[in-house]
Order: sequence, then structure tokens, then C-alpha cells
Amino acid sequence: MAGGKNTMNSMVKQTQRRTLFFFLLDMACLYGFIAAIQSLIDRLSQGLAFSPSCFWVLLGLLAGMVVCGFCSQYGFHMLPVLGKKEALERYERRLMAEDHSFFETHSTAFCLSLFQNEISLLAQQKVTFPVVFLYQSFSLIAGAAFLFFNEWRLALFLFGLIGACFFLTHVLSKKIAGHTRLVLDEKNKLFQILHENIEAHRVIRFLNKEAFFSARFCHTLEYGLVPIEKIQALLNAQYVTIYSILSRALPLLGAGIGLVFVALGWMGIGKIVSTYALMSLIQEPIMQLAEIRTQKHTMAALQATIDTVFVSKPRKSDQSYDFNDPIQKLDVQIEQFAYPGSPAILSGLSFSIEAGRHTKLAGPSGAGKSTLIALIMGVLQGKDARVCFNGVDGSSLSPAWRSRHVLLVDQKPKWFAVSMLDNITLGDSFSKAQIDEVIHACVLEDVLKEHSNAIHELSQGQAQRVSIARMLLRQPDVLILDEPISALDERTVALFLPRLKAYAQQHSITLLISSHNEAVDALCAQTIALKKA
Ligand SMILES: Nc1ncnc2c1ncn2[C@@H]1O[C@H](COP(=O)(O)OP(=O)(O)OP(=O)(O)O)[C@@H](O)[C@H]1O
Repeated sequence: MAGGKNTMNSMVKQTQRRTLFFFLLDMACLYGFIAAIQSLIDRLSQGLAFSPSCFWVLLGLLAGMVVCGFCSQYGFHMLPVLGKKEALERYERRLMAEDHSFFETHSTAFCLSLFQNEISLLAQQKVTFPVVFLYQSFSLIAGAAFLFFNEWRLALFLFGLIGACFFLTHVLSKKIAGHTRLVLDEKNKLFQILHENIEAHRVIRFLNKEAFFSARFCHTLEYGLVPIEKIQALLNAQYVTIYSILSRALPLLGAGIGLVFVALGWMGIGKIVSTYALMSLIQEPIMQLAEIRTQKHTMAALQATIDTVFVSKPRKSDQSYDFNDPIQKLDVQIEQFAYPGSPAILSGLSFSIEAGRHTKLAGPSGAGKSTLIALIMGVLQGKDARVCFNGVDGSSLSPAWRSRHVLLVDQKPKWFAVSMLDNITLGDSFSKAQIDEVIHACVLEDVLKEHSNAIHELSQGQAQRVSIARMLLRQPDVLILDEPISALDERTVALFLPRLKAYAQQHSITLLISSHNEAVDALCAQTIALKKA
């Protein structure tokens, strides 16, 4: 993490130096530009003829300003993107390292901050922009009319020039608008990942699937949001460059061109001053118009995003059946499943588990038991792998439904830095009788007496039973246990398995147990034996 921070700091310093360098060069060009206009005025007041080379010098210096302006803007616009990436990665690392309460206290605020820029822009557009736009439109019309009636040839020439600038900013603002939509889409994806996991954060922890969350989060950040934001920053740099050139150089250029007209005998020198003043008025509404186009697109996209993210709609699939209906039948049909780039792990597998028929999942190490469990839990999906609950395809079921009906205790126990009881309840309210019952079922009475506040002192087997107690207490319809007794001695196994069976029967929980231990057979009505491919 410290390494990342240092890289960021050195990047900031490097950008500051580069921006400063190009900014100074830009200033030098502007100074040269003013000096060139001054010398043009001197030349004309001395009665010397207008030389076309003066015009080329002016244009050359203008080009210099464009290039330097862009180079100083480029790094400036890129920094927030890189800084945000760094911050998001740091956030993700912290999220994964801390206990479950982190989700509750930090995530929603953090998620909102992802959209903060767009939200403040939206407010700005709704409140301030219409007033500014009205004022500037009025100035533009008045200025244009004044210039046109006083000197139509100069007016036409300047409006041609302004038209070209407008066309350029229009093209850019359209591009920026398109990319804003893409940025929002990517932000939305990232938000959805965070949001769905905030809602179901316990499920993530229950399933011990932090790596799965982390992989999705980082992938969206690395390959989705950041590249698009980089393009957006580049477009913004171009846009702001044109803006700053217009605001600094256009009035001066207007004055310079006015002088050319004087040299040609087409207008009086007095009009130049008013032309200069008008030009500084005219460039503002042009930028405003172009920017408003961008904001309009942003606003529409943001509204749609806010609707999808913040306005929670019931999922279609949850409407098509009763959310509380218990699972009567679990059907698994796997024609073939392979990890990307690997040979098939599971193939030709078809079985059903009916409510109350505890099932053992057997097979040698590497046969695919954990893979099958991940498919049932919906953590993995394959086009030739179908898992149905009461005939409904598992892929269409919401995380909320899953957390109510199907739970998993992973092979590796997961505990949080809170008391043992809190590790079981995770802050939810259960009656004392319910807790005592589950403590008894998991043979945890003595453990609770000895280590109630010292969860880190638990052995692997004790921690595993705490994880099982946590899930049993929620009384899912189906509870999957991955190697639940691998770390238990024979005496504890002999106590634990009958109690587990009684608890499951009492609360209508169907168990699916992956195990190499034959002791589990006594508990189960059927065995699914996997063979190594
Ligand atoms: N993410 C992955 N990408 C590629 N291959 C994987 C991935 N996860 C597991 N495998 C491979 O799939 C095969 C089945 O692994 P799995 O963990 O499902 O077996 P298992 O039966 O649960 O083994 P064990 O009893 O040792 O836990 C193994 O060969 C494993 O290397």
C-alpha cells in the first residue's frame, strides 16, 4: 500500500512539474502574441504597409498556445482518474481486511461519493445554468447585432472564425457526452457490485467469497471504469484547452484582425476597441452552449442511473413465485462444466435432492465437489450447468432469496473480531432458547464457557462449529456443509452428527454434506459420488 502511495506522490509531483513547465511556455506564447499585436499597431500607426508575415506570426503563436495549453491540461485532467483508481483499490483492500461491520458503516456513503461529481453537476445545471444561459444569450444577440450594423465584413469574418471554434467544441462536447454515459455505465456496474454486496454482505462472509467479490470489483475498475475515464479526461483536456485559448486569445485576435481591416481602409480604428470588448463577450456563450449540450446528456444518463441504482425495484424473478416458499426440490443437471482454459471438471451429472433427504457429496480430492457447491450457490455459472430450486432456474433468483433459503459453510471457517456469541448472531436478534439450542447442536457449550471473548483462541474444529452454528441458527431450507468434520476428533464427531441430524429435522433443514468421512453416511439418505475427470 505504501508503495502505491509513493508512486502516486511521485506521479503528482511529475505532473505538477510538467503542468508548470507548459503553463509558463503557454504564458510566453501569450506574451509574444500580445507583443505581436502591439508591433502591428506600431507598424500601422507609422504608416507602414500591412505585412502578411505578421499574420502568420500571430497564427504561429496561437498554435503554440494551443499545444502548450493542451499539454498543461493533459496531466491535470489525468490525475483525478489515477488518484480515484488508487483510492478505490485501497478501499477494496480495507473492505476485505476488516470485519463485517465495515460494510454497514462505510459502504453506502462511499458508494454515493462515486457519483458525487455528477450529482453536484446536475444541481448546478438545474439551478445556475438557466440564469447564466439567459444572460449570455442576451449579450450574444446584442453584441452580434451591434457588430453587424457597424461593420458587417468584420462581423462575417469573426463569426466565421467563431463558427469554426463552435463546431470544434460541439464535436468535442458530443464526444464527451457519449463518454460520460460510458463512465456512468461503468460507475453503475461498480456501484451495483458494492450495493448488492452491502445488501447481502453476510452472504459474502457466510460463503467466504471475498475473493469472488474482490475479483469482480477489481476487474470492473481496471478494465471498465479507468480506461473510459482516461479517454474522458483526454477529451476534457482538449475541451478546456480550446476554452482557455478562446477566452484569452480570441479578443486579442479580434483586435488584430480589426487592425488588418483598418490597414485595408475598411473600418475606423475606434471600432476596434468595441470589437475587442464584444469578442470577449461572444466566446462565453459559445462555450456555454457547447457545455450545456454535454450537461444535458450527462443529466439524462445520470437520472437513468440513479433510477436503476437508488430506486429499488422488486426483481422479476422474486415476483414469479412466493419468496417465502420453502425449497421442496433441488435439481442439478450438468452436461459439462469447465473453468476457462481448463478441461471439463464435471460432466454428465444429474441428481435431485428432495426436502428432508440429507445428501452426501463424495469423491476424491480434485473431483469437483467445491466446484459443484459453487455452482449450486450461484457463485459459478456455466451455460451447460443448470441448478433449479422448485423448478426455478437458480440464475434468476435474487441474492436476498438465496440468503434466506440456501446457505453454505465453507471448508475454511470464517470468524470476525467480535465475541463468540456475536460471531454466531452477527448482530441479528435471536431468542436465548434459539441460541442455546444451536450451541448444543454444535457441541459448543464448553467452548463458549472457556473462550466466549477470545474467538482467535479457537481451534480449527471449534471455529468450524461456530461457523456451522451461525448458519444453522438462520434455518435455511438447504444448508451445504463443505468438510464439516475434517478437523474434529472422533469423540466430538460422535456427539456432533446426531445432534446436527436432530436439529435439521426439528427445523426442516436439508443438509448437503461434502465429506471424505464415512461417519457422515449414517446421517444421509443418498450419496452423490463424483469421479475425477
Ligand atoms: N478457479 C479455478 N480455475 C481453474 N481450475 C480450478 C479452479 N478451482 C478449482 N479448479 C480445479 O478444479 C478441480 C476440482 O477442484 P475442486 O476444488 O472443485 O475439487 P474438490 O473435489 O472440492 O477437492 P477437495 O476435496 O480437495 O476440496 C481441481 O483440479 C482444481 O484444480
